[in-house]
Amino acid sequence: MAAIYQAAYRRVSSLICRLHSTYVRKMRYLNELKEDDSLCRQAQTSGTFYLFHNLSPFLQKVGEKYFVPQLSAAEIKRILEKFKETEQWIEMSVLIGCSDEHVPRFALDLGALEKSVIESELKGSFTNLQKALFVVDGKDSPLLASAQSLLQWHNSHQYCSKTGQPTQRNVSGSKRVCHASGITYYPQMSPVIITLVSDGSRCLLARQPSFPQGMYSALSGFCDMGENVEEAVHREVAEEVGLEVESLWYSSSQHWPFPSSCLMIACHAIVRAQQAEISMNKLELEEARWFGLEEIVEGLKREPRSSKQDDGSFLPWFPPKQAIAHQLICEWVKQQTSQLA
Ligand SMILES: NC(=O)C1=CN([C@@H]2O[C@H](COP(=O)(O)OP(=O)(O)OC[C@H]3O[C@@H](n4cnc5c(N)ncnc54)[C@H](O)[C@@H]3O)[C@@H](O)[C@H]2O)C=CC1
Ligand SMILES: [Mg+2]
Repeated sequence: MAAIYQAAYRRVSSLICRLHSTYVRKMRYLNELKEDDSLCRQAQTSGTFYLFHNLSPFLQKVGEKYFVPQLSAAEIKRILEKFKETEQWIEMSVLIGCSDEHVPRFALDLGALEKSVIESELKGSFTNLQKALFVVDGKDSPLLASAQSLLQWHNSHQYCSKTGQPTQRNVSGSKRVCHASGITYYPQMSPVIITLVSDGSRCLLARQPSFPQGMYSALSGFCDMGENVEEAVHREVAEEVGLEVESLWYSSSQHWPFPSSCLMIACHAIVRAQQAEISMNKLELEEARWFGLEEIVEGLKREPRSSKQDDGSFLPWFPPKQAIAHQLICEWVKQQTSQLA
């Protein structure tokens, strides 16, 4: 019996090892592409491309489903020829990843070319990112989000903030340099904490005035300079709803492209049930209130479309599964249900 277990263990270990080495090799290759301009230039000729137009990704619709097509360098050249443009455009692409087989992936923004011509040529449409993220397959949305963020960062870092001189990018697009000052700029993300506050039996959700009607989410806020995650959670909860966090724990994180490249750091926090009276900051929030388990479970089932009632009011609904707020809410439901069992 022990021999059978040992053989099974060896098979599982060797499988993990093989998976691991695929991953390690892929990351090493990507890192080489980032650093080595000539290798990356060569990779552009064999890579695949995600297209954008003024930061809106190109999607194709087949039936009810939306796809994010990967175009070859030859297809890109064909489109550019239509516009009598040279293939030098390809150099404006940014490296966003590669397949397990080391086929590099790039994102390219053709915003200076006529949108409708590309759309009819490639039979699809450039779609606002806010919509695109929620209609494409779950595995594609992080890729679209990071590609768009990197393109957006290049757009807004064309000049050195010290000398005002133009900055030059490397081939992969992983950095920009000002040759006058010697400053190297790297793509930036802003750390944001998102916290689901609970008093043990209820959880606290809030609405910002900009949210769609009926939608409630967990509390969020940008980290201040010098702050750690714990301090940011304590401060944001105090600022926004006037409560003191007693304990907190990390859940997970997510890159979020709105308004521009946030690193969402998601936490659960506990406040004392005896000190759970909300004092809402009206400058930031429109509403903040406690929700019981039943109301949360009902809200999770509700579609935004079905939340409007005959009298014009809206029943609560929560962010979709692509948003980390959704995951926090689901984790809280799990905790509560296991406590009740
Ligand atoms: N993925 C998800 O599940 C969720 C994501 N979010 C994202 O979190 C972000 C931050 O949440 P808020 O509650 O709005 O933050 P917040 O509570 O810190 O308030 C936003 C205000 O903070 C200031 N601010 C400070 N540093 C800033 C920076 N680096 N960039 C922009 N503004 C800065 C601005 O005055 C801004 O109006 C939002 O942009 C939102 O898109 C929010 C909730 C859920
Ligand atoms: Mg906030």
